[in-house]
Amino acid sequence: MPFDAQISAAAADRIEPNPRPIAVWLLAVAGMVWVMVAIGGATRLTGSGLSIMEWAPLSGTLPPLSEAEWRRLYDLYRSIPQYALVNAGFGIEGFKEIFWLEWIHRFWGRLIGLAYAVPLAWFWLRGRIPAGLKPRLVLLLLLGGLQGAVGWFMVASGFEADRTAVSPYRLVMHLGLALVLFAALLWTGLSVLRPVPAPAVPGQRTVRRQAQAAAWLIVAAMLAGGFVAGTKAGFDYNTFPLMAGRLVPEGYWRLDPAWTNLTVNIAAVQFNHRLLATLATLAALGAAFAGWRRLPAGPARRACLGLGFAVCLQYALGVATLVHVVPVWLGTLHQACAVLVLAAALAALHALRYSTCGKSSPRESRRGA
Ligand code: HEM
Repeated sequence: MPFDAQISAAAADRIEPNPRPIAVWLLAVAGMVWVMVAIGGATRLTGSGLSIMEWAPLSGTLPPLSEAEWRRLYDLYRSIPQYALVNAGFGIEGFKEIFWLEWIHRFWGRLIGLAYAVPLAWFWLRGRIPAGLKPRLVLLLLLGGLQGAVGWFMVASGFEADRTAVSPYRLVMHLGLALVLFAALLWTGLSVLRPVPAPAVPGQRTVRRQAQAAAWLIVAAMLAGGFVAGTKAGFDYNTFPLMAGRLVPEGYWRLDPAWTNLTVNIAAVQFNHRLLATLATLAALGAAFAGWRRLPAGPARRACLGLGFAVCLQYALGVATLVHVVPVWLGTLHQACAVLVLAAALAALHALRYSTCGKSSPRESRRGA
């Protein structure tokens, strides 16, 4: 039986205890993932990401506690190209400055692991988790572990000869998996809180289709944004709306093979992000307008308006980040606000779920779950 239907059936039989604590736990962990994405942005933008050259999930929990340990880590860092090409001679004090953000990023990741695994074990042992939810929660635990490994896979690419930054492909992989984790935690938490969708009101299907289109465009804009960050494309063409005086920049499709334009050609990478962001914003505004016109006052209507607002805020932050040539605080805010936009899109889609009759059919529950 699908998870939403499982929860409602269990609740009806009075064998399901209050699911609220489980929802609160999942939403709180989603909030921690959000903070993690923001810390990740600051880590990247301050050039801190390559400062710890070891992956030690347990022993790396503590920062260096002696001068000898600081010296050992500094000597390791001095062996990579980033030190020679970017930070040569900045001394152990300079090293300590870039060390701390990377250490906090990893420490926060460990805290998320604990904040997820300990309540999971507690709820599980006390029989509080509905059977239909268990596989999903285990999958989320595995995805969290995988994200740690992908993070290291990304960092390791920055140690290769002649590189001073990580591979853009691996950066997008790491960002994308963080967004998948966030989305799955949020959606599951919302579904625990509100397992049974209400019957559709007139116009709801149309609004939902528009919100779905906006959500897919937002995902595309975010992945394109990952390539802007990964190739440092935000440090070029710092004007808006024109790029070097043109709407479509010169050399947009100059690389061969053609697909590499999408990932390494700075002009195309930045233009594609602008284009997808503009389409996503128009689609979200369309969904917000349709929700406002067609839906009665209530959570679904508010969620649609919230989506329109979040996307406009993100668009403005993107333009500000670009024209100010990516200051750390604006870049970090733009990265964090991307997660707000995703959250708003998911909240709208969740609020717009519907059933064709009073109770949800298994097919709809499956679609909504
Ligand atoms: C729907 C609207 C938008 C969304 C969802 C979005 C999302 C993103 C995401 C997810 C990133 C990557 C962050 C990272 O991995 O570090 C990014 C980077 C970036 N975006 Fe956007 N963006 C939007 C609009 C815009 C607009 C309109 C502009 C400018 C015209 C812009 C300029 C940038 C720049 C310059 C970066 C690179 C910043 C850096 O290096 O940290 N964005 N965006």
